[in-house]
Amino acid sequence: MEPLPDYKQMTPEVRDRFVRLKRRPVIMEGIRVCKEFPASDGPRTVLKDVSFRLHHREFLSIIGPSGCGKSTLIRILAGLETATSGEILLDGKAVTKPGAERGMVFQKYTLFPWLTVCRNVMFGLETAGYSRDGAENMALQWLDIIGLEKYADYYPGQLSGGMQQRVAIARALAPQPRVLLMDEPFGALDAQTRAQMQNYLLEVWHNIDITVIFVTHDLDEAVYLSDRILALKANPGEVNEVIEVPVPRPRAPDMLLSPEFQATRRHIDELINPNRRAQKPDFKIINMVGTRNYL
Ligand SMILES: Nc1ncnc2c1ncn2[C@@H]1O[C@H](COP(=O)(O)OP(=O)(O)OP(=O)(O)O)[C@@H](O)[C@H]1O
Repeated sequence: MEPLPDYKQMTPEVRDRFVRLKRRPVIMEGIRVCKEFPASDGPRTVLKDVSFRLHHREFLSIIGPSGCGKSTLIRILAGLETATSGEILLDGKAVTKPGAERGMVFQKYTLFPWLTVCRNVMFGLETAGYSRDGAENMALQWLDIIGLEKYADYYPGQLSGGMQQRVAIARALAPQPRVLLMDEPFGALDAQTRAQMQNYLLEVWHNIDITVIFVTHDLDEAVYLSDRILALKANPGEVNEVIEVPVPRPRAPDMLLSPEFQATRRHIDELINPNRRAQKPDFKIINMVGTRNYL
């Protein structure tokens, strides 16, 4: 097998893309964000000095070991949680509470089960000040964009998980936020639906003026979707590295096998699981029943 290239190697086209990306205005910025939660033995630092810059129409993923503070960070960006110190700026203004400029999609299906699909999408629009008729027209346009116009009068429970997440994306995007914040949005979907949703999200992102921050556990998902990846380390959650993904756009499923994709994936895996290669699995139960005798 050919050795993998250095994950920092990129074609001149991809390098140019990053030069142009970093020239675009900064939409959202984290400046030395810290978060402490109270614990029985005193305050526990979950996030420490997390700084980043998100440029207009960038797709940034946040990845890191379990419990490193990914969800806490995205909740702070959404204004659902406050930072203990540091600052979040959106278009240069401090974020202190939720606002219409930020749409949010969570892992668990968060549609209102008692409202129809159309009324669910209308909800955010009416909250943003649209009249009922205006909200209905806009919601129907969004259902058309996401290919679910035939389901406008269905209730969420009558839709598959993937369809529900498409409605959740439409609901978040309909009020035209500046930034879409997504916390493991495809984490509850089966592998095939998840792959379809990734392509679907890329298509939506490609076609509308939106900047995305995406939390995931899944390394392939992070590399496949992102321009850059903010890799956190745990205890406390600090920035480990910001990785520029060398895979060209537009992305397509066969790119998962490309050397640059695999090199980036392997590098992130090593960042997140530095001891994995040194660890030997400890199968006590197998040893107990003497399975070794049969190997
Ligand atoms: N409200 C809270 N009060 C106290 N501790 C909290 C609170 N919310 C989160 N934590 C703790 O902060 C740490 C980070 O949690 P968080 O959910 O942000 O991590 P994560 O990286 O998203 O985890 P995972 O990958 O497992 O989803 C965890 O140890 C969690 O127990």
